[in-house]
Amino acid sequence: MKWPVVNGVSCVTYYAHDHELVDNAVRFYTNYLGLTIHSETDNGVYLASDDSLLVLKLVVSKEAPDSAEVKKIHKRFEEDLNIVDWRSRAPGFTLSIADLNSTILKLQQAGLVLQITPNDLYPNEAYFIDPLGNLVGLTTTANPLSLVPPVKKLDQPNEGYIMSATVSEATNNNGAPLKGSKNVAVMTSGGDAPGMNACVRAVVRAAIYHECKAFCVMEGYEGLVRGGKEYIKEMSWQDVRGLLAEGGTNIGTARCKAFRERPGRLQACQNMIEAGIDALIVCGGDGSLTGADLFRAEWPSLIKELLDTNRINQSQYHTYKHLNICGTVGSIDNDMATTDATIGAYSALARVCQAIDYIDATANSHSRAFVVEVMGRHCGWLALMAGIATSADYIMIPEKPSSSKGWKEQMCEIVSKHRSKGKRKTIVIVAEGAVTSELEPISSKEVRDELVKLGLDTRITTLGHVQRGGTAVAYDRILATLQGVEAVKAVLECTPDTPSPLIAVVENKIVRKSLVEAVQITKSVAEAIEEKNFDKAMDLRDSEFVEHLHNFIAMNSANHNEPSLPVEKRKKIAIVNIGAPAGGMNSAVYAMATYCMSRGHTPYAIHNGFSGLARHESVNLIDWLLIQGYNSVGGSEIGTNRATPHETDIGMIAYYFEKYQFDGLILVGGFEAFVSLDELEKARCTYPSFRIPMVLIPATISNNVPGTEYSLGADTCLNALVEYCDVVKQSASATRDRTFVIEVQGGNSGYIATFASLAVGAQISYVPEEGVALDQLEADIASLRKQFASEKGMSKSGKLILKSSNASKVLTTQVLADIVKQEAHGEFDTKTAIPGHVQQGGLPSPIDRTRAARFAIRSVQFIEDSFDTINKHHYDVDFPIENTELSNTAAVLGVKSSHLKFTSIRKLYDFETELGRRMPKKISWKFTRDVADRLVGRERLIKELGQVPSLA
Ligand SMILES: Nc1ncnc2c1ncn2[C@@H]1O[C@H](COP(=O)(O)OP(=O)(O)OP(=O)(O)O)[C@@H](O)[C@H]1O
Ligand SMILES: O=P(O)(O)OC[C@H]1O[C@](O)(CO)[C@@H](O)[C@@H]1O
Ligand SMILES: [Mg+2]
Repeated sequence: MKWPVVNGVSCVTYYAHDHELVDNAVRFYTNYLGLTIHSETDNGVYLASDDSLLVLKLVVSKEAPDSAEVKKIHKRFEEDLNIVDWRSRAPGFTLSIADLNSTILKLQQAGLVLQITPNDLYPNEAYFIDPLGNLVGLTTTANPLSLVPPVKKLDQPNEGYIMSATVSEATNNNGAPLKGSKNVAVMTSGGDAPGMNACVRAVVRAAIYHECKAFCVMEGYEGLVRGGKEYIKEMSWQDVRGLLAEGGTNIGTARCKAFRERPGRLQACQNMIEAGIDALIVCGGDGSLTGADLFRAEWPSLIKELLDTNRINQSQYHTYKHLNICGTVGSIDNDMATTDATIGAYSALARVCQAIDYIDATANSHSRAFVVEVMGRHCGWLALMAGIATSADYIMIPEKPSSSKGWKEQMCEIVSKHRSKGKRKTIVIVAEGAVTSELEPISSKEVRDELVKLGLDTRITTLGHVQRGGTAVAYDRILATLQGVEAVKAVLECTPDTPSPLIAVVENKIVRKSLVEAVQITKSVAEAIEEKNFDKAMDLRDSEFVEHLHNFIAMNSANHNEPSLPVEKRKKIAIVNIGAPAGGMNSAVYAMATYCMSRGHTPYAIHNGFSGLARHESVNLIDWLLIQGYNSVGGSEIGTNRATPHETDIGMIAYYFEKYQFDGLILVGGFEAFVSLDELEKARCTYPSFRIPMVLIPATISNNVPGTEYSLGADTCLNALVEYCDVVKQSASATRDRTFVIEVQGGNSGYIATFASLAVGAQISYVPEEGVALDQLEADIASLRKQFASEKGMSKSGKLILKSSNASKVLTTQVLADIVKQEAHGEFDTKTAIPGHVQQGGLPSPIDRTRAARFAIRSVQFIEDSFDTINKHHYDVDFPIENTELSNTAAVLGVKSSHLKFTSIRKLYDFETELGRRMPKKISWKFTRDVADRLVGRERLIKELGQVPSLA
C-alpha cells in the first residue's frame, strides 16, 4: 500500500502527553494503516510508509495531561466532528479506492470512531480520530465510495485493555441517551457452551439497566418457531441471579430443523412480532449465526409475506420493518472467524487439559500410549491448544492434514524418537474432524492401530460431552459478560442503516464486527478445506492460531531433529524465575528449553533465583527428559524467590554469567523480576557479562508489571479465586442472610479483585486504587440492607464483598466485616473468608500454559534478533549507557491489545512506573469496574481509578 503525503506536508507531527499514548498511536498506525516504525528517540517515534517516505512523527510533549495544549486538542476534536468542511482541518493520506475501502473496513472493525463524508461534495473521503485525538482524513480521487455504507459512530477510540468493554450509556447519533426504547430478547443456540448463562445474565441486566424490557427465547430457534409466552419469556433482574456459576445454558438450546426452512423462519418472524420483540441477541456458534444472518437477510420478504397474508397488521408491519439482530459467539469449537475466542472455548480447553493431565498419570505408570479424541467438527483449535498445554507427542487437526499415508509415518517417527529418548508415555490428540489431505476422516481407532504396531500398549479415550460440561472458567464468564453488555448497547444504538453487528473479542478488546462478513469468512474456511486448499484455510484462521501451530511443531522436534540454526548462530541462553510462584512459570521453562533445542541453542536453568546463583552456583543444563511434564505442574520447578541481584551479590552473579558465557537471559516473574532487569541493565557498564540480550516475561498473579496488560499466572489465579468464591457464595446463599468479606491478594493492584468480582457477581469490591472511602462504605451497607430486606430471607440471597488486602490498612478484612455486621443491625450476618495462597492456583490454566509457550518462544527469538546489536559493544571500556538501541536489548515482553510487544526496561522503569507503589502509572482495566458494579446494581461513588487516598 502506498501512502503519499497530501497537502504538501512531508512530516506531520502529533503530540501526546505520555509514552503510553504514543505507543497506542504507533500500534494503531502500524496495525491498521500499514506504516512501519522508521526510528525511535526518547521522546518520539517516526513512522514511515512502505516507500520510506517520512509521514508521521509522534512526540511526547512535556505538557501535563490537563494542560491547555491537550485541552485544545480535545476541543478541536469535538469541533471537528461537527464541522462540514473537514478537509481543510485534517492532515491525511491519499489512497486508491480499493485501499480506501479496505482501510475503512479495518478501522470499523477496530471499533474506531469513524465518519464518512455523507454529502456529494467529497464523496471519496473518510475521517477518523486517531488514538491521540487527532482528526485524520483518508481521501481518494477515484470512484465514489461504494462498498461501505455511512456509519456515524461505532465505538470509542481504542486504547487496548484486557478484555474491556466501553461502558458509556447507549446513545443516539446526537449523543442523547437511549433508554426504555426497546424490548430486547436473548437466546442461546447450537451446542451449549459454558459461559452462555453469563451472557444471558449480562444481556438481561444490561437491558433492564437501560430501562428496556428483557426477554429470553427458550430452547434456541425452536422456541422462536414455537412462540408464545412459554417460549418467549419476560425476565426480571432476579430471574438471572446465580447464573454465573452454572454451566450449560439455563434457557435451553437446540439444533432446530424447522428454522433451516423458510416456513419455520416465517413463523419465527410472526412470533417475534407478536411478542413485541424489537431486538434479538443470539448467542451461538457458526451455524446459529449463519441462521441469524439468513433471518436478517430474509426479514423484509418475511414481514411482507406476513402482511400480505394478513398474519400481521399494517401497524405491526411498520413497527417491525427492520430486524435488529446481533450475534455473540458461544461455542466450544472456537471456529467463528473475526473473533479470537468464542464463549466456552477456554472452558472446554480446561476440561480437555484436566482430562489429559489425569491420563498422563496412568499412561506414565503403565508406560502406555493414549489416543485422546477431542471435539471440534471442523476446527482444530481445541486439539492444537491442548497439544501445547499438555506437551502432547502428536496432534491431528483438520486445517493441517498430512497425506493419507504420510501421517502414519510422521506420527510413528516422532513417537519413536520420543520413546527412544526415554519418555514413558505417549499422548496423541485427535480432533473429531481430523482428516487426511484427501479429506478421508482419521479415526482414533486407526491411530491406535498404528501405535500398537510400534509395540505400544495403547488405549483410546474419547472425551465427548464432558468437554462441554461444568461451570465456565473465569475467562469465559468475563468474556460473556462484557460481550452481553456490549450487545445490548449495540442493539440500542442500531439504526435501520447499521449493518447487523457481531460482538467479537479482538486484541483483548470487545469490539463490534459485521455479522455478514464474519459468516462469510467462516464459510470460506470450510470451503477451503473442502477444496483441499489447506494453506488458504490456515490463512483464514487468525495469525495466533498459525503461530501456535508453528510453535507446537518446533517444540516437538526438540532433541531429535537437526537444529534449524547453523552452528555459529547457536547460543547459550539462561532462564530464571523471580518472585512469587505464578501459573505458567514451568510452561515458560519447558517452551524456552525445547524451542532452544530445536534451534540449536543450549538452554540453562538458574535454580532458586539470583540468590541460588550467587550463593550456590545453582546452574544446570536443561535436560529434555527431566522437563517432560513441566506443563502440568504448578509452582516453579526450578525454584523462585524475591531476591534481586543487588539484594544478593551482583558481583558474584556477574562472575557466574562470565563463567558460563551466557549469551542471553530470560527472567520470568513479577515486580521483583522487573526491578532485577533494571538492575542488570544498569550494571552493564560495570560488568561486561551483562552485555547480553535480556527479556522479562511478566508472571505474577497481581498483574502489576509495567509494560504489559497481562501477566502469566493472573488467569490461573482468577480461576482459583472464582472457584473459591463460588463455594463461599453457595454457602452464603444457602443460609439466605449472609454476606462474606473475601480477602483478595494482588499487592497494590486491584486487577484480580475487579475481574473476580465480575466473574462471580460480587456485590461489592474494594481495590487499592480506590481505597475504602467511608461514604462509599456507608452507601454499600445501605444497599445491602435494602436488598436483604426486599428478599425477606426467602431466596438465595448470599452476597460477596471482595476486598483487596491492600485496599485499606486500617480496615482489615475482619474490621470491615465487623463494621458491616454491626451496621446491618441484625438484618443479615457477615463473615470473613481468606483464600490466601490458594490464589496462586494448583495446576496452571491452559491460558497461562499456552501464553507462556508463546511468550517464551518470542523471547528466544528476541535474544536471537538482539544479539548482534549488543555484542558489538561487549568489550567497550566505556559502555554507551544512554544508547537507545542498546537499552532496547533489555526489555519487557508485554501484551498490549494482545499484540506482543517488547518495551525497553529503561523506558518503562524511568517513565511508566510508580516505583513506590510497585505499579504501572497507567491502569488498563478501569472500565471493567464499572461493568462489574452495574451488573449487580451497585452505585460506585468514586469514578476514577488512581491514587485515591484510603483510610490507611
Ligand atoms: N444455514 C442455516 N440456515 C438456517 N438456520 C441455520 C443454519 N445453520 C444453522 N442454523 C440454525 O442454527 C442451529 C444451530 O446450528 P449448529 O447446529 O450448526 O450449531 P452452532 O450454532 O454452530 O453451534 P456449535 O457448533 O457450537 O454446536 C441449527 O440447528 C439451525 O436451527
Ligand atoms: O452435542 P451434539 O449435538 O452431539 O454435537 C456435538 C458437536 O457439538 C460441538 O461440541 C460444538 O459444535 C462439536 O465440537 C461437536 O461435534
Ligand atoms: Mg458450529
